[in-house]
Order: sequence, then structure tokens, then C-alpha cells
Amino acid sequence: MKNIIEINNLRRKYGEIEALRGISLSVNKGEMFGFVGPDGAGKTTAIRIMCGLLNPNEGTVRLFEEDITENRNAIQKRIGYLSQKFSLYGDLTVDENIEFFAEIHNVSDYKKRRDELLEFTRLKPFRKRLAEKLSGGMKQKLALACSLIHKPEILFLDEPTTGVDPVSRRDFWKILADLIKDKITIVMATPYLDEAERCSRVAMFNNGEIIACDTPDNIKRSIGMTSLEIVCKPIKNAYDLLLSEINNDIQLFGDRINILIRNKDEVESILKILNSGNIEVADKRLTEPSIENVFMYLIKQRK
Ligand SMILES: Nc1ncnc2c1ncn2[C@@H]1O[C@H](COP(=O)(O)OP(=O)(O)OP(=O)(O)O)[C@@H](O)[C@H]1O
Repeated sequence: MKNIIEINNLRRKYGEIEALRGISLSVNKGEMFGFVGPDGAGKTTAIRIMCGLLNPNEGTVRLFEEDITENRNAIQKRIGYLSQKFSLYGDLTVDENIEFFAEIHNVSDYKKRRDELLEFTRLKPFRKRLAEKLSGGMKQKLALACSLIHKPEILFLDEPTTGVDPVSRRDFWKILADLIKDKITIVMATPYLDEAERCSRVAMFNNGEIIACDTPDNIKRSIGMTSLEIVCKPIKNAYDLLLSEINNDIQLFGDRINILIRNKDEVESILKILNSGNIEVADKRLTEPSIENVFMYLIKQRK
């Protein structure tokens, strides 16, 4: 089985709102597949339909080569879902939360699995702690452990690291990398474009559509642009000046400006413009565009 997930032409409306406008994609077994895009782009709706929790208005979902509408119960036993609203029980301990989810999933012989998961998520020292007393990062790791108790073959994660501090995020990603080594397939929605870079493939969602779907490297190459990064000051003046003088895609990141250029000859004319505005350029370099650059570029192209 190559494609463990196949969705075809999914459409879903909420009243007048078209949350999904005919999306299709397939996920290979063992992939770490990312759904990226702004709030409201349709990522959660797509995941809920793929988990069989919401029906589409049109289109099909096949998991493990079977149609979800025909085999919902059997398929749901083989998948895990960590939703944005996944709720732990604050008045239960770490151990008791996992036990509770084991019961929900009818896992009777759960103790060995629980120990493995606590080891795996490095939560063992905290097993007797009430869930409400855990840090944000630990809560997410416990939620992940709960959604893995029944050994799912596909794991759907909806923004699992939103609001989690950077160190815990890194820790969480190490755990996900171990899951991939164990041949679990992961589909993960994330608003963080740096997380998208860690996925084997990415679907970029915008306004209910998929505007690009490929490896991060191929997506970056696909636009045929280079990123010119300039460190200069006063940065705001430089940004305003460039916006008024050139039509390129320009983004401001702290003390640097990123400009997408098609042709290296453009560098000279951009530097001339900055010079004419008495902008002091401390550094400049050409890099491949970031996923964020590309995403903004693709969205603008469609407007
Ligand atoms: N239950 C609902 N009723 C009405 N509209 C909804 C409902 N759920 C989602 N929507 C709308 O459908 C669109 C897609 O939402 P969805 O939650 O799938 O996007 P998302 O990319 O996951 O964003 P977020 O990260 O904010 O959840 C949005 O316009 C949203 O407001």
C-alpha cells in the first residue's frame, strides 16, 4: 500500500461559507505530511473529514485503501486524532488520564503501553502529577500520549504546538521524529512555517483550496525566484522606500528585509534605490526563498 490516505475533490460548506473547495491529495505510508495555511483556510475541516468525524458535501476519503463512509468504525480504530480542543482531565493525574483514554479505546491491557508512552514522552517523573499542574508543553505531550494509547497507524495532529514554548516545541518534534521511525504516518496542521520545513511533503491551504503540494524544497524551487536579504537602517524607511519604488514581493523581518527577485541584476538597482534614500546597508546576501516567502508570493499571485 503506497497511498495510505487518498482524498479526492473534497467540498464542504458551512451555510454560505465554502470551507473546502474541492481538494485532492494523497499521503504515502510513513510520511510526515504538513497542512499549512492561515486561520480559516480549511485545515481543520479537512482533518475532521479525513477522520470520519464530519461528512463532506462532495468527494471521497480513502484510508488504508478503504472508503471511510463504508468502514468508519474499523478505520477509526486504526487512527489517532489530537484535535485543537483535545481536553485532558485536569483533576486526574498523568497516569489516570492515559488510563481514561485507554478505556475509551477499549485497550484493556494498557499498562505496558502506558509505561512505554511515558518513557517516550519523557513524562515518567510526572506520572502522579495532576494534569492541571503540568506546563503547556507537558500537557501537549500528555495529550499526544493519550492519542497514541491504541497504537494508531495514522496520527492526525491539529496545531499541536500552538502556544507551546520553543524548547517544548523542539522536544515535541523529537517525539514526532521517533514516531516516524516507528513507521507511523503523521498528518499535521500547523500555522508555523518553520515546522512545515520539517515535513516530507506539505499542502499549502488558502481559502479552502490547496495552492501547492510537494516537498518543501520543490515548493521553494517552483517559483523560480531568489531571496535578497538586506540588513539596513533605518529599516522602516528602507521598507517604505522599496514598497514605493519596486513591485517585488517584500517582507520585513526584524532588522532585515527580504525581497524576492527573479534576476540577480535586480540587486544593483535595489541597492541604488536604498542609496538614494540615505539608507545604510550593513549586509546583503542571496538565499533560497523561505517557505514563508513562497507562501506569501503564491497567495498574491492568486489575488
Ligand atoms: N462549525 C462551523 N460553522 C460555521 N463555519 C465554520 C465551522 N467550522 C469552520 N467554519 C468556517 O470554515 C472555514 C474553514 O475553517 P477551518 O477551521 O477548517 O480552518 P483552519 O484552517 O483549520 O483554521 P483554524 O486553524 O482557525 O481552525 C472558516 O471560514 C471557518 O470560519
